[in-house]
Amino acid sequence: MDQSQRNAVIAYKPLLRAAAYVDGQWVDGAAGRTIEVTDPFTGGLITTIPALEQAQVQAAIDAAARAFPAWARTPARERGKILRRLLDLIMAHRDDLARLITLENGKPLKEAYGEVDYGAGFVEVYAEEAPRALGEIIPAPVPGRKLYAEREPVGVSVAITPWNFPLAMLTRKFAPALAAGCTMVAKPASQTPLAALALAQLAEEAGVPPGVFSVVTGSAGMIGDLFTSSPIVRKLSFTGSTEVGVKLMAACAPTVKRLSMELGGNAPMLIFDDADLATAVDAAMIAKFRNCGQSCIAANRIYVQRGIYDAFVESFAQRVAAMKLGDGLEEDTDIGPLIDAPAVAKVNEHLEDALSGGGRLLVGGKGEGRMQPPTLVVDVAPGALLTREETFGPLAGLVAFDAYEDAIRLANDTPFGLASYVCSTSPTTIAHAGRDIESGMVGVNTGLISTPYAPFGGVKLSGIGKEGSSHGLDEYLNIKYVCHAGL
Ligand SMILES: NC(=O)C1=CN([C@@H]2O[C@H](COP(=O)(O)OP(=O)(O)OC[C@H]3O[C@@H](n4cnc5c(N)ncnc54)[C@H](OP(=O)(O)O)[C@@H]3O)[C@@H](O)[C@H]2O)C=CC1
Ligand SMILES: O=C(O)[C@H](O)CS(=O)(=O)O
Repeated sequence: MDQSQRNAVIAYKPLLRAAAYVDGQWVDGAAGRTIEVTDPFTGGLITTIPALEQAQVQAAIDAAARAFPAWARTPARERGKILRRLLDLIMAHRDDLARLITLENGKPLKEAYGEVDYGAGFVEVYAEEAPRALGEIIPAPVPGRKLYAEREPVGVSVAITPWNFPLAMLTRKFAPALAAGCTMVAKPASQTPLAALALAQLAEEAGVPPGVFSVVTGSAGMIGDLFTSSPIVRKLSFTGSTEVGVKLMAACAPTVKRLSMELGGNAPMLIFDDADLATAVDAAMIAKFRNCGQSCIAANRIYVQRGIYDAFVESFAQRVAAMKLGDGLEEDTDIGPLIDAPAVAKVNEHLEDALSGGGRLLVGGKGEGRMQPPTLVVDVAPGALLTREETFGPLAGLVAFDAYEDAIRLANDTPFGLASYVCSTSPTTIAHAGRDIESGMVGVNTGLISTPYAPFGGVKLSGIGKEGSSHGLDEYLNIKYVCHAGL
């Protein structure tokens, strides 16, 4: 589409709010400071958002504390009904939310629609889970006593979210927090705040009371310091790099906060000789290129057993070459711009390293600006940079392996353990690999494992805690044991 057509598509943005949301009010920065939000495809300005001052962020935390008692005492079914109303509002605004996500993140519109549905799924799950924070009656060990355990909301929570799924990574925290009876102050990534601010507007419309949910924007360091040091904040949930996650964990230690950490990954994909070729290619395409490869569960390294290697290379190369790089707003775009030029530079670094180590470039190549073509390198050396660090882009590197034991050794040779993928038709291979691979999640004969109905999360340096499913509610609940004697 030409610029005028593109401008017409993005002109209608009813949910675009160029303000932060604090204690039920839309506010500017007290000192008038702002942050630019740009369109990764054109580099042009979409809007500016406030850079809040410290006192404004503190006001959001204080408002969350004031709102907590009444929100915690709100019947869980009522909290669930409010989340259900929010779900209906999200789906009623599906088109506008998807356009906002593509505009600020760059991902193809069809993936942005997928993210809206995925993000809405967390609101649906926790609308249902809200009244299921059940307790227990414990048989008393001695006469005259009644023992019971009940699950209570942790209190004031904060969330810090990344740019790669600007809506879903927030609803994955916001929905269980509010369902459990917690209040929440969220800080979205500065590059992609608009979906979070749109969520705040819809939450307000759905009846979430002032102070229960605020969205603050501004200096990550200042906001992070306030979030981690405040004794009022009892829970911090973070999705982002392990480097930042470790800093946040350490900063939370003095106030002993509850923590949920969804951090970096380095997912291996193991394709065995007995895999169904079409299934393996489909799985690799999704696991590698979903979200333009900007996902912590992306197949960061693809290990292919020698018996199927040549057939897989031929079929996979055809599929990669058929992908379209372009404007995320174009319906037939498969790979949009990456979030920024440094992201492309990182992909180029991994590409050059793979080639210098003996890899062969079959599709794509070096990217420029924010545009990185879908790229395939084969015969990559086992120790290449792309097998050790998150590429976070549309670069697929294939490494050949011989025996099952070699595949498991290579897969586990990383300090990370978020997701992994196994393609095989052997029940024994699948069972053994599912047991032997050190990761929080395993995809078998699929590259798409993300769903709000299952526990998402990693081990080792990939984090702690689970998001999604009933397990995600426990992250925002404490268990209180009551021993009632003299009966
Ligand atoms: N697990 C995941 O889903 C994701 C992992 N990543 C990993 O992180 C790498 C870099 O991406 P990036 O977005 O920079 O990830 P970061 O971890 O740097 O940022 C994620 C979030 O943390 C905030 N943040 C950054 N530094 C601090 C701090 N000191 N205190 C409080 N909050 C902070 C950011 O705010 P701000 O935007 O204002 O800087 C953003 O909201 C990627 O290459 C990838 O490896 C990235 C995104 C998602
Ligand atoms: O599918 C998801 O939930 C995303 O991949 C999450 S993340 O790990 O990329 O942030």
